[in-house]
Amino acid sequence: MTITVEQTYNNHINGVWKTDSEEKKPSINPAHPREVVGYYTMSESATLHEAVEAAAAAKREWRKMAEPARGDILYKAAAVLEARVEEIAETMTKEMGKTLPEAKGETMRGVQILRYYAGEGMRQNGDVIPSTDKDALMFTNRTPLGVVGVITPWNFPVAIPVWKIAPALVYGNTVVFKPAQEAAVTAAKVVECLAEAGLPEGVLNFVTGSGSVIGRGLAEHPDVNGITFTGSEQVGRGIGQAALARGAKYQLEMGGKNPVIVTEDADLDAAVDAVISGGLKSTGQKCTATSRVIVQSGVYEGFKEKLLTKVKDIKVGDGMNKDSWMGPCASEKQFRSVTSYIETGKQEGAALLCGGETMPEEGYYVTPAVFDNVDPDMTIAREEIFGPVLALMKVETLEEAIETANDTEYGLSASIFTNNIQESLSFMDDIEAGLVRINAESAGVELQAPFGGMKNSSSHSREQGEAAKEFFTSIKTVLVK
Ligand SMILES: NC(=O)C1=CN([C@@H]2O[C@H](COP(=O)(O)OP(=O)(O)OC[C@H]3O[C@@H](n4cnc5c(N)ncnc54)[C@H](OP(=O)(O)O)[C@@H]3O)[C@@H](O)[C@H]2O)C=CC1
Ligand SMILES: CCCCCC(=O)O
Repeated sequence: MTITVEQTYNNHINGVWKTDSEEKKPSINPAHPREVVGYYTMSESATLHEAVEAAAAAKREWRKMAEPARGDILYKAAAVLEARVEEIAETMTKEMGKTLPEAKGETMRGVQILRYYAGEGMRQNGDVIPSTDKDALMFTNRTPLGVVGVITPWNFPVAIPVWKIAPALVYGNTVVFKPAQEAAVTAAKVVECLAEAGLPEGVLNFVTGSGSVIGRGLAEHPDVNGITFTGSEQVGRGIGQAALARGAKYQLEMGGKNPVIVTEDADLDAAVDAVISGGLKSTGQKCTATSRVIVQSGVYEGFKEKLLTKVKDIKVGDGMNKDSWMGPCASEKQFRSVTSYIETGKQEGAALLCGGETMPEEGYYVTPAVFDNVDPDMTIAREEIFGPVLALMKVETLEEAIETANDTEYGLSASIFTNNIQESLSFMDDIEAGLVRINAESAGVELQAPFGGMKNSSSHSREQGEAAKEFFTSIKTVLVK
């Protein structure tokens, strides 16, 4: 395997892009599995330790920097990232399959997130609280955690790392960042933008490698004060247990099995468009993606017919091709997982109405699949598939619909389509989800609002917007006499 220097993306530790002798691994294009997008380092534990020590050494000076000055660096990073949107979006599409328009939109979202948190550098971070002692002044002040480990998945390779790293930095933490292997090259380019903006040495460190070595190492490292993770429930639980065992703060955003309820009062065309967008954009690889479609019997057949007509029209292909509406699964591992779930759905008696076809000779493509007659206890109704698979479920009443929607271990996002205000209010009140959407798709969260789930979708903190401050800082209550 001849590795060219320009294709190699190294770790970034203490302000230096490290050239090292550690093993390099190719990141491949899921639309053309013989194409190498770039090579990244399969780092060893010693490298992680070096990165954590650099972050620990930098934390005091970074904490002492004026918060507006920290914000200014994020404004510069936003400008650098914006100047590279086309290049980084293309890298994202080639590395994990998301269509180019989606990749550009996500990269611009990263720019906006950087600007949002840059502005946080000028906003208040405490309150004056009246003391019972008339001669005393009591107020709160926030202080950073110290060194924060950032562990991210492959499905939003710019937005998720940025919505963790930007608040971590502006609130005064130093960072060690470990991206998913399937998105290591895209992640390296995001770090390039932040480094170019002028972060002091050791403030942001970047280490690629396997989750079981680098990710686990971050969760267990005694000098890492906080861990923010987004990924699968299984991995998240392990990280949370490791952090808890040593008293570190942790934040976990995990899986989803997101429902859309379509009532007899729904605009069926709007509901169809939202289910397609929410369930199939990004090849269904969003934690907020629609996977269960719960339809009242009176409109079930009409909705199903409209849905199938549009789903069958979806163009699947290389995300770089402007005619492609949906790209491939992000990796061979994801492709095998999705096709396995489709087989399980058929074996358990659900009716595959369309889709599920593959073109393995070309790439990790799966045509969007729609299952009918799905029972709540079928595997495809209970487990997160993280692919282009929709499960149609029929109910008689709104109460039954909400009960079915809540019948899951997850609670991330949930939508309802109805023009009946009472149904909307009942849904808003009774649905067990962190993201509640009325006449809107289950995906498409906004950066300025709290983001996170209930039940097994989350460790119950919230990311994004002002909510991020709660995780990345600790509150000091100060009394002065
Ligand atoms: N709730 C939310 O906001 C979101 C949730 N997700 C969830 O993420 C999953 C898909 O993303 P995916 O990347 O496959 O998720 P994974 O959980 O497999 O991986 C997420 C990250 O954790 C790392 N990791 C793997 N094993 C360990 C370990 N033992 N200790 C520490 N870190 C580890 C991975 O590294 P490596 O790449 O080396 O394996 C990767 O960087 C889906 O379940 C989806 O629901 C995705 C996006 C958003
Ligand atoms: C981590 C998942 C992000 C979801 C982004 C969206 O729904 O647009």
